[in-house]
Amino acid sequence: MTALALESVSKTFPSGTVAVDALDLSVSDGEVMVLLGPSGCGKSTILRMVAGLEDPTDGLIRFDGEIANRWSPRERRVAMAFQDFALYPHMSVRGNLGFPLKLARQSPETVSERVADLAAALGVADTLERRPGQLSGGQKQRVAMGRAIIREPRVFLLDEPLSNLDSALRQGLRAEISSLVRSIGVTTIYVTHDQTEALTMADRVAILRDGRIEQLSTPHGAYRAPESLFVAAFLGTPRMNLLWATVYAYLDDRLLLDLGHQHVALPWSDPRVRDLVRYHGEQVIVGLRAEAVTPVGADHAGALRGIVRYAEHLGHETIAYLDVGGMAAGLDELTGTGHEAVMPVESSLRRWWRSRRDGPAEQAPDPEPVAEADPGRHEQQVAEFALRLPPYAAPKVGEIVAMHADLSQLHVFDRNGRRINTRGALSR
Ligand SMILES: Nc1ncnc2c1ncn2[C@@H]1O[C@H](COP(=O)(O)OP(=O)(O)OP(=O)(O)O)[C@@H](O)[C@H]1O
Repeated sequence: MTALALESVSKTFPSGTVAVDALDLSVSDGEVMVLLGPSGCGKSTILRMVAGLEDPTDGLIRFDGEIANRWSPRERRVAMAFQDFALYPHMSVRGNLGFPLKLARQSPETVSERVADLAAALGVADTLERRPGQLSGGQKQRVAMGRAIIREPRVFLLDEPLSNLDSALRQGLRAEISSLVRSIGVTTIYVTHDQTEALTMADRVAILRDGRIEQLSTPHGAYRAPESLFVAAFLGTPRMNLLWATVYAYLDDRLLLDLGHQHVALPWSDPRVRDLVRYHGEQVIVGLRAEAVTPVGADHAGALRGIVRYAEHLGHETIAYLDVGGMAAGLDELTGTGHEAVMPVESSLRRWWRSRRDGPAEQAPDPEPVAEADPGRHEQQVAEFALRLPPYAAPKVGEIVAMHADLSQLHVFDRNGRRINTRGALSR
């Protein structure tokens, strides 16, 4: 059953900023919905409109099917918790937890019983007589969450609750919040710009950009089949390798995605080819996550090759960044409004790559100097292609590495950043 629905909800501030733009979102009873997106994409504004702290300029907000636009925050029965999780410093944990019930004029017996139950569920039963100043950061957070939910809200709203904590505490509390809201079955909207929180906590995640939903799906669905370049680039560490490619369809043979100096070939039997063939001769963007590529021997047929530029040792793995002679396709190059993305411009590094690969004798003449750049047109960068290696692998700078790409994990986007390969191995 739908607990909360936003129907074509917009919010334009008097300054003219469109914070939320015709948003449709419904959250099921007991569901944990995560709103994920970069700063300024409208996450907090959505939460504030649900809470009744901000009026939508347009659209409907429904609780359990009933239009709630005119309901006061109190009538909506939502609980909201923010980053700072402020507690009353002069009150004990018991006082803090019980305060909302006292305000609601519950009997002392009910207050005492509910506080004891909730404190046990939160693992703070032995701190009930302490003041907030005598609690650890994690305990404070749990008490503040408890205070927010003790009145059994219809919807629990959390706005970046972990952003002020160190990473160890964040990890622990992430799991705790997740299990707590599920064990009490409260419908939850959780706002974050942290993709790990979103991927680990959400039943469904709404990925937002400029007040609109780019993708609404399970975390797995968004990671595995991003519908846009924005989602592809936003989810995953290291960031998905995204490169410009030209499509060449050889009708009797196969489809090539030409990266500039090497290509990826899809057999004609691959169902994605049917979507890609109409882009023959055009530029698209291909995406391969680091985990879709594995190092292989130099003579491996069809291997991609890259020159090691640098490596990052992360303890549990090493990420090597390679120059594969392709041009990086990033979000900077996309306006998102239907304009064409800028075309690649040859860089000195790319020339260097070519000379490494072809040898000086075959080196092409330097390209014509690029005319003065158009406004808004930026020189494209040679792609840094991320490859996962075992811990403390020591690839040498300048070494050529051969890689096998698992093409079932290949993503293709058009110049406006929309996914092209909607069928085939990656469709859900
Ligand atoms: N009261 C306001 N008046 C004018 N503009 C506002 C107001 N509140 C928010 N905005 C603007 O609306 C847009 C969305 O803001 P919002 O706070 O919802 O984003 P957010 O995704 O929560 O960002 P963050 O992660 O940084 O908190 C931003 O451009 C912001 O500057």
